[in-house]
Amino acid sequence: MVAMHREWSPFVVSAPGKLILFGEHAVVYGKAAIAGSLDMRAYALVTPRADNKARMVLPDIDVDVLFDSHTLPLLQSTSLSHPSEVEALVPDSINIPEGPGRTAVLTFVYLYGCIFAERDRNTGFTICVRSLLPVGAGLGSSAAFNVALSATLLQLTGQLREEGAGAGDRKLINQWAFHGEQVAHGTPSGIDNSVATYGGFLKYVKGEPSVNLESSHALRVLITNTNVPKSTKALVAGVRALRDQHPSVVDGILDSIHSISISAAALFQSVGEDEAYLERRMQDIIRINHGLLFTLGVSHRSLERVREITAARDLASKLTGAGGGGCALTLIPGGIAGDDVEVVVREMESEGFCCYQTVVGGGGVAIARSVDGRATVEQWLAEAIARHGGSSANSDGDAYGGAVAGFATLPAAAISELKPQ
Ligand SMILES: Nc1ncnc2c1ncn2[C@@H]1O[C@H](COP(=O)(O)OP(=O)(O)O)[C@@H](O)[C@H]1O
Ligand SMILES: C[C@@](O)(CCOP(=O)(O)O)CC(=O)O
Ligand SMILES: [Mg+2]
Repeated sequence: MVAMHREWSPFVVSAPGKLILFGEHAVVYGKAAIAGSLDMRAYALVTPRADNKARMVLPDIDVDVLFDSHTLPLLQSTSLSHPSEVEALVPDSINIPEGPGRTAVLTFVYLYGCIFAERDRNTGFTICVRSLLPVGAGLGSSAAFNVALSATLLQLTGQLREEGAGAGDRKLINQWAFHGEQVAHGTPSGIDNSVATYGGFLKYVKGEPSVNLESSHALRVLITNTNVPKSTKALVAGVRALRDQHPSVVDGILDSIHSISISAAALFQSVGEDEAYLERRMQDIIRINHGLLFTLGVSHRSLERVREITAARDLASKLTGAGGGGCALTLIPGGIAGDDVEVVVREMESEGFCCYQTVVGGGGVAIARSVDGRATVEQWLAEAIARHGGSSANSDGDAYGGAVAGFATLPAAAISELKPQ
């Protein structure tokens, strides 16, 4: 049987995770924060289907759902009072999974319903997302997922004007990804989806459009995940309670954090300065920012351990995100030997932490029909499967089912070869 496909070829959408460099918590009170994109990304392989259905495969979180497009609700701005209420609209035929898959399925239903809306629902497709970002560690895995999903749906409905999701399309992608974040978190600040869309370094103030710092400096950092679970909501509430008790004291700290973000923005934008000088100034403000967050009560003994281990080698660290566990960042100066970084990594691992060496400030969302210099996505995939292994067992019956199975089972090392496409 020859499968009939609509006239489009498979493509890959990718979007980065985020790292808050300065300004967490203060950003909740209208102060500036600085965040940058990570070189760890989420990648969506999107392939046509002949049966006009919509399939979402999320191997990292064990989700594989097949939607009959016509049973998905068609959403308008008035359908719900808030995106987080989407659950009631999920078709009865769909089993909503527990855990992280739950949010992903609800987000899909919401974004599909809004973005396809009255458009041609006969565009059958499979989206398979693989991510190099740890889930729920404060590195913006949800935003990378939401940006990749929004860009995919906008591309499929012909709403993107430029090939590859160019500058003119990013505002729209970002807006839908923000709604996706609302499904999961209710009231996100918007910083994560902005970084995942635009990439680079952003200065972010709540309620204002983010400012791309157009920096030519890429920062090398070591991210240490303490693996201590944290609740952003509880930590934000803790700072609020402290501020209620000591308004002028806490406002003074928040103002200092704001000044740090402004200084950081100036450092990122500086031209002609010696890199070593910039790194030293950056290390100063990293240390000060961490100290201020500590005084707000959002550090944790695991995060203090990261700070001690790195301080013993003259490296500066701070918690990133909400704190109370989660991740810390350490600036890796240009002059440091790789072996010295390895020693630090081993020490962190002996504490039960895990580390990611990464570069901050790379590209935002991208859509590619050819990857890694190959003529087509399928060609890259076939070679990657041959090199790294992976299953092409087609349990779907769709012409691209084997390709999807291959992408779903590739080892992370093969996915990381994709880099920002
Ligand atoms: N690899 C992935 N595949 C599919 N969905 C993902 C993936 N990573 C994250 N998500 C989505 O993001 C949610 C986690 O987001 P969140 O709790 O905000 O953590 P984070 O701090 O990593 O953004 C998951 O429940 C899921 O909906
Ligand atoms: C504490 C805060 O500033 C950042 C929280 O970051 P995360 O949830 O750890 O990624 C809260 C916010 O900006 O909404
Ligand atoms: Mg998130």
